[in-house]
Amino acid sequence: MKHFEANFDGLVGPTHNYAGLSFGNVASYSNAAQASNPKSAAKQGLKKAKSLADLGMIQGVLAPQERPDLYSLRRMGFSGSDAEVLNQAAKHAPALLNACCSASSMWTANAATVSPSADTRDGKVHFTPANLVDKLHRSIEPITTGNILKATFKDERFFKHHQHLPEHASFGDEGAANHTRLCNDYGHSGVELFVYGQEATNPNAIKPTKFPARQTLEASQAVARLHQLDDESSVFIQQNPHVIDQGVFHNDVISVGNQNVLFYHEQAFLNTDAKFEEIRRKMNADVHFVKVSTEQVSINDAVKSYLFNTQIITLPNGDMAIIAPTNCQENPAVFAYLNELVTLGTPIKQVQYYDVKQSMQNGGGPACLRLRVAMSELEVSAVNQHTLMNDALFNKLNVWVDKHYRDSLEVKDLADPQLIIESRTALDELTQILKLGSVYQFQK
Ligand SMILES: NCCC[C@H](NC(=O)CCC(=O)O)C(=O)O
Repeated sequence: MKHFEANFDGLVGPTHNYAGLSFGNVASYSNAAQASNPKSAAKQGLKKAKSLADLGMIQGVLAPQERPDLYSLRRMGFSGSDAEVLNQAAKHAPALLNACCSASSMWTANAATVSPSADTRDGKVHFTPANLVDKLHRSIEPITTGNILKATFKDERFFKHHQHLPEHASFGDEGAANHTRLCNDYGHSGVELFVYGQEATNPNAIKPTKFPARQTLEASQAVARLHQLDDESSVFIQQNPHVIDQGVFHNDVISVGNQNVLFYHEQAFLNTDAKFEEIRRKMNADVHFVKVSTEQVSINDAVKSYLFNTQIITLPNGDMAIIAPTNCQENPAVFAYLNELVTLGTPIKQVQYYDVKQSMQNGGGPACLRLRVAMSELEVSAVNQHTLMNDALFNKLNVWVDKHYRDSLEVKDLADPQLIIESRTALDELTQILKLGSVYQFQK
């Protein structure tokens, strides 16, 4: 049977905005309070997703979340009508209002960790939504994320959904952004590489000093247990705390893997040699470790351009391609490196550039925008087919965006009671387009 790696991109929600919510994420902080363009953000994302479908890849979409999140605001003590809740929050606690309005669920690399059936003891595809406890605005995502994943991967014969990990800093979990699967073929059992930023229960363990390490070893280990992975198919490696302190808030800002390739910056990890040896032994096969040195690309250039937040995909002809943001073309050192990379004799043979600047300004590149799910042909046929990208869905979603999205949004607009009405109308229509059923609280 044929096996594929599908990409499920997060649709950008109608409240896409720049509120500077993510301490440790350089782009989020430096673009705080700029006006965003939700319509163009959504269209940039759709274009990337459609282009991958056109390349012959299996491409899906995941619905965004309902924002403003009035339920969270009510839990925080704001009351009255929806308009009153927004108004009171804007007046007395604007930071809480902003946290409840982010479209951050668009970065589906943080939606969940996924283990394909070839790796798991029960032969099912396992999903654990990320609890995202490190950031208030993201910690309100996991329940709806779970609903959307269940509506997209519904068939219990093939898909197993877990509850997100306990909501405590010891279990900080950011999902697939800190997880890469290496394998020879998508259908063969592989090695799942879990990258953590700190060991929460060991006070003597090394960790960053300036910015938070969002992923803990304890969380990664818990996910591996839930997903029924054997020791022989998992490796835990610590991210270098010095790069976290330079703005590498997730591993997917400094390394990315696909099949038997791990593309990484030489400063990405701690204890690199021993851990790579462990990967080689557990893979029992050749692995291409494609290293980028600091001399070739500095950490600063990697963070600015998102060289490693690229998608490495295997095209139907077997060649690998890098899907990069146009920011990589605009950075001379990174562009020179990528031009050279395709001549080096690694499996990576081409680079394609996409403009996802609306997302980049919040620190989310092409890889942040997608959740990978490796599946067999049979498993693909069990996915909710209405979420899979093709000409018809692309056209429908573009029309839907044109109808409901604004082309400019500022932080001061978040208290506009009209925005929640627009957002709910759009999402209600979306659940019909994608045939998701009732996944949002306002629909229950
Ligand atoms: N994988 C990329 C995630 C980017 C995301 N940015 C944000 O949430 C920024 C939101 C804002 O600042 O408005 C984050 O840091 O988790």
